Amino acid sequence: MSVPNVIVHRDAEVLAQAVAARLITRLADTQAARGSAHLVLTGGTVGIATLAALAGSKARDAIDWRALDVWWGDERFLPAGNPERNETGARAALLDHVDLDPVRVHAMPAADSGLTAEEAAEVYAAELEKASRPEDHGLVPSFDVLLLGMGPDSHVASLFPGQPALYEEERSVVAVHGSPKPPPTRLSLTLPAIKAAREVWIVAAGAEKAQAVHLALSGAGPIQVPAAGARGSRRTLFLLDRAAAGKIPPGLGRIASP
Ligand SMILES: O=C(O)[C@H](O)[C@@H](O)[C@H](O)[C@H](O)COP(=O)(O)O
Repeated sequence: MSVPNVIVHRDAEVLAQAVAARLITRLADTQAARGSAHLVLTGGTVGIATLAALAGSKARDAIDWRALDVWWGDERFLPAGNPERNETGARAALLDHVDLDPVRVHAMPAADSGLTAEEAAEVYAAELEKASRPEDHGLVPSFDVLLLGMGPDSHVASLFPGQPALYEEERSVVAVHGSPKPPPTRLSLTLPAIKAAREVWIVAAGAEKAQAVHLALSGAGPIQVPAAGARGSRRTLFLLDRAAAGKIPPGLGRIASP
């Protein structure tokens, strides 16, 4: 499990642009090396702002969109097309504006699919397993970049402090009920699935996230501080604006923007 690196940007706008630029470089390099890439998206305002910045970048087509597999780290269990679904936000911000192979866009099942949330979690877990290769040694592909937003309570994906989903050690996807962040029913990758990613990037902006960032970087346990358990196998980045970095120990963050 990788030790986190912290990179601090001036504000939320620069953060979104910088994460988009970082994504372009990372995905293009990965595709140059291996011919394809797996990217996991997150919901939330910072996650979607990053996708919008990527859509607006003149360099975006350095990514071979036809050779990109897009997954989600979590989803609100709502009917297809509902504006609150993470997929809906991602399509509006980016996915509907680039030439992706539709077969390689792996949305989590919607609430009007005829599946219960538990069945939907099983369906998505099966899709992940089908995409994993022998060299991945597990139930999910070795995601090249897994994006995570983070709540003020340090939740990531739909893994909320103290909830049963955090204790899951076998399954890759679970149904979440009683989410403190509406809507109450969600689907989420589990920590084992998140930790299968080569790189985990936690993107957070705003002073309300500063305490969660401090806890996530201070050796706290993942049950009470889920972001503390979100680590990539090769690299973990905390990509923050100055406000969200306001409580990290001095010297830990590298200010990337003047
Ligand atoms: O479905 C969701 O809501 C997200 O996946 C969630 O994990 C989000 O990323 C965080 O709550 C941060 O959201 P903000 O960036 O809007 O604070």
